[in-house]
Amino acid sequence: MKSAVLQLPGLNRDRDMIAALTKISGTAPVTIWQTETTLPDVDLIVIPGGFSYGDYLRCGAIAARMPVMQAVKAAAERGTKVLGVCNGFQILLEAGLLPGALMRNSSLKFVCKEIKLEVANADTDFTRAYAKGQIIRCPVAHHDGNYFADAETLKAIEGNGQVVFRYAEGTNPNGSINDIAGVMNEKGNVLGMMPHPENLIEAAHGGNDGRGIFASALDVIAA
Ligand SMILES: NC(=O)CC[C@H](N)C(=O)O
Repeated sequence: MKSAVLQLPGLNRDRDMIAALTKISGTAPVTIWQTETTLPDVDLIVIPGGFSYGDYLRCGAIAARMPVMQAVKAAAERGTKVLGVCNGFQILLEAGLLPGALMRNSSLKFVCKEIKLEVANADTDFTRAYAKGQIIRCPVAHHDGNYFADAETLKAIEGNGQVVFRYAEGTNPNGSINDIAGVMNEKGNVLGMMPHPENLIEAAHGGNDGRGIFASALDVIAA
C-alpha cells in the first residue's frame, strides 16, 4: 500500500509520521506540499500533528482552506483513506471531512502525557489489528482537544459506530464529550484522532500499542 504525508508550515510531527509509516510498511511515504492540487496515487493520506500556520484563527482553520485540501477532499470522496492526527484531526474537522469540533481543553492548559484509549470500534480500516474494547496506551500533546458535537450529531455518530476511540479509565485529558478521542466519517475511510499513535510504535518508544492503526490502514501484519 502506498501512503503520503501532508507537510504544511508549522506542522512538526511530519518526520515522526514519515518514520512510522516507513518502518511499518517498509516503504517511505510520498510527501505533499500545501500548494499541490494534484495528489500522487496513494491508498492512504496522513495529515500529521503540529501547529499549522501557527494555530492562527483556530487550530486547523487556515490549513483547511489551502488548495491542497480540495485535492484531499476529492481523494476522500473517491475512497482514499485519510488519517488525521492531532492538528491533522483539527484540519479534517475544519475542512468539513469529519463531524463535530475541537475546542480548548477544559483545563485551559496544554496537556502532554500518556493516556489510555479504548478501541470503541475495531471493525474499521484503521483498527482491525485490535479487538473491540481493547485498551491501548497512547501519548497526547495538545491545547485544543476538547471534542464537541451537538446532540443530533452525537446521536448519529454514536449510532453509526463512528466513534472509533475513547479515552479510557478516567484518562480523558481535555473534557471531550462522551470521552471521544477519535471519530471517522460515515463511509469509514476518514479517521481523525487526537492522540499520537506514531509516537508509540517500537521498543525505543517504550511500547508499540500505536502500531496497529498504521498496520490496519496499510494492510500489513502488526508486528
Ligand atoms: N500536537 C498537535 O498536533 C497540537 C495540535 C494543536 N496545535 C493543539 O495544540 O491543540
